[in-house]
Amino acid sequence: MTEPLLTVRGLRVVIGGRHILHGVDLDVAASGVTALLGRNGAGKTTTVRGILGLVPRTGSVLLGAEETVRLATHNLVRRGIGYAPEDRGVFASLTVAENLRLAERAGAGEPDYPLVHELFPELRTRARQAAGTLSGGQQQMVAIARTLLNGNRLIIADEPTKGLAPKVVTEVAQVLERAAEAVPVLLVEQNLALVRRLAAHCAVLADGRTVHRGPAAALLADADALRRLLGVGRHDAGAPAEAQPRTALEPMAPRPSAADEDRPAAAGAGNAAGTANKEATP
Ligand SMILES: Nc1ncnc2c1ncn2[C@@H]1O[C@H](COP(=O)(O)OP(=O)(O)OP(=O)(O)O)[C@@H](O)[C@H]1O
Repeated sequence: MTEPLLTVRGLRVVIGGRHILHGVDLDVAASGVTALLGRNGAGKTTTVRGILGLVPRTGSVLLGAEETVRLATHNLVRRGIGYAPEDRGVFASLTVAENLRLAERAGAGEPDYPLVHELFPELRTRARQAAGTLSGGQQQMVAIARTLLNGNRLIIADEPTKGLAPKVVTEVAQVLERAAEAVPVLLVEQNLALVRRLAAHCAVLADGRTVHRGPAAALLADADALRRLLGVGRHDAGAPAEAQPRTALEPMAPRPSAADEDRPAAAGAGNAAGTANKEATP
């Protein structure tokens, strides 16, 4: 990797006296997609929340050359970190246009609607549609588009394919691919097929520590490492979701679930996570 955009070293998080992260090291490349992997509960979301200042943290988080570990979330947002949270944080009762407008940030210059509409023309044609009636993939498009509006330097997407049907996972992959052409992306993901398609670099967490860093393709080709670090074999990485071990990563498209493609977002999506989103998005 050439000079990373984000350099995390020895990131520690303690919540309620419990040590959640014991020293996470992570380099996010200055272009393309860097994947953050790990089994359930490994500390991926907490790492993202630590980077964003949404939980108390120590260690070092360099954005470019600037140390940011003591900055508050709003200052990190101002420095250009966009966040698409796990639940997407889309306001179901508002239109697509209103959801985007909410993400506009004062002082960030003219919102980059030309970029958003160039990447996602559908958001223009669906501008007046209530976001709650969008498919899961389209809602993810809104969530990512919001991070692109304000000229951000980095997008963090937390498990954008979680709970989506296979067809929608493919749509989201395209969304992320397009977004990463414009801005580097840190992608928290359990779907190894998606990681294979999108990510050049990766880091793997286990029990709140980094246990592997390097090129994504090398990890995905290393059956022993996949088994040891993630609990899946190389063949699992291309296997259908039903074939995957329950405790391991989701290697291919996740099973359709309640959050499936045609299901509207929960009314009042602007609750707890939405609030975090409001703090950290765009
Ligand atoms: N606010 C909190 N209070 C107490 N424990 C927490 C809190 N947030 C996270 N944890 C714990 O920290 C560990 C790491 O959680 P985290 O959500 O970061 O993992 P993850 O790798 O993102 O998992 P998943 O893939 O299941 O989303 C888990 O054991 C979780 O229960």
